[in-house]
Amino acid sequence: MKIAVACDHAGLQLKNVLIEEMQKAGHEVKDFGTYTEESCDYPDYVIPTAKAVANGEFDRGVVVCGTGLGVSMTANKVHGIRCAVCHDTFSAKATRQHNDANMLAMGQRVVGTGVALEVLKAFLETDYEGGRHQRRIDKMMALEKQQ
Ligand SMILES: O=C(CO)[C@H](O)[C@H](O)[C@H](O)COP(=O)(O)O
Repeated sequence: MKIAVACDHAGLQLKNVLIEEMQKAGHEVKDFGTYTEESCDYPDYVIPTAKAVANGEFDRGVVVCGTGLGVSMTANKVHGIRCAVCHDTFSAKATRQHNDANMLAMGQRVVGTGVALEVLKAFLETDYEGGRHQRRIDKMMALEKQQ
């Protein structure tokens, strides 16, 4: 898969571990930054990442900050994005199966590397189930046209 990634200063170390793992698994990864631990503003990196996923340039996006919250809120402002904060594998699987999430957010200050890698694997390897879930996603995404 083609995967777009980004982080802020508080997610840099975990992002780098996730990138290495995705590359090892054969994915093509583009890192949209940030590249240092100097304090920065996550929207500057997450907005271009989410836009690149929404326009189809990338299959999935993975974003990391201290908690996963700021980066997910930002990504979800971009039309076409369904970004889920997941710190457990059950949620990571469910958000793929039920929500067809196209972006994953995690928090380096919340989750350890071992769990984060399992969450990433679940997110990347789980397929969307369709069926009844599509009706719900259609209703969710229709909001983007109304507002
Ligand atoms: O947006 C966040 C909070 O939900 C992220 O965790 C940020 O990484 C965090 O706010 C950064 O905080 P800092 O005090 O500027 O390092």
